[in-house]
Amino acid sequence: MAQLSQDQLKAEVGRAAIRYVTPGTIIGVGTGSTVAYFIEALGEMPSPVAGAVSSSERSTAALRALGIPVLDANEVDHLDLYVDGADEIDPNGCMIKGGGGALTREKIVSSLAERFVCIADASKRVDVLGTFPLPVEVVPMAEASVVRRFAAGVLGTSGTAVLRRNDDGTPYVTDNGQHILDVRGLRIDDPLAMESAVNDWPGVVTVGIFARQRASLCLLGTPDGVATLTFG
Ligand SMILES: O=C(CO)[C@H](O)[C@H](O)COP(=O)(O)O
Repeated sequence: MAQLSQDQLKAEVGRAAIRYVTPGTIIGVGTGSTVAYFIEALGEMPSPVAGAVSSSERSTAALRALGIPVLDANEVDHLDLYVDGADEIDPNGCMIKGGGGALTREKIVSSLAERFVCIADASKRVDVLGTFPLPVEVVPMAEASVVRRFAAGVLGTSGTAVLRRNDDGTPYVTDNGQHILDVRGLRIDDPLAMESAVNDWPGVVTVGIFARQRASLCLLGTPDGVATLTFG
C-alpha cells in the first residue's frame, strides 16, 4: 500500500475527531490545516453541533461557510470539548502551538473546555519540546527585551528569538494586533515551569507552550492508522 502523505494523515485524524463530538452541543474549535479537515467533517455531520467557539478569524470563516453558528467566547462559560492541532506534543500531552499564529485565542478557548482533543500527524510527536521554534505573542514594544531574555537564558536553556514576518517582509500581525517571536534552540525539559516563566515577562501576551492546558488525548495519524494516546 502506498504511504499516506502528511496531508492525508492530517485528514484522517481531522475526520476521526468527529467521534468525540456530541450533536447539539457547542464545541471549541482550534486553527490550522489539520483543524480544517475537522471543520469539513463537522459540516458533514447528519445531526450538527449547535455552534462553535472559534480560535481564529480563519476558523470562524470556515465554520460560517458551512453554516455552523460561531459564538463569542464571552457568551460561553463552559465547553465539553476543544479540538485543535499542535506543532509538537510530548509524552505527557504538553504541546507547542502557535505555528499558525492563533496561540492566544487557542489558549483562551481551550481554557473553557473540559477536554482537549489534539489532532496531529505522527511527525508532531516528540520526546522533549523545543525542536519546533516556540511561538511567543508579544506586544511590539517588548520585542527587543524578550529577544534579550531568551538569549540570556531561561531555566537552563537559551534561544534565538526572531520576529515572524510575512512573505513581503512586513511583521506578521496576529488576530489580536500583536507580533510573534519564533524562538529556536530551546530545550524545554519542564514545560509547565517554562510556560509560567515566560508568561511572567513584561510584554508577553501568550507563550505557545500548552502545559497547563495540555491535551487530554491525542489522535495521532500514523502510517498504520489513527492511534489514540491518552494522558493521565
Ligand atoms: O497552533 C496552531 C495554530 O496556531 C496549529 O494547531 C498548529 O500550528 C498545527 O497546525 P497544522 O495542523 O497546520 O499542522
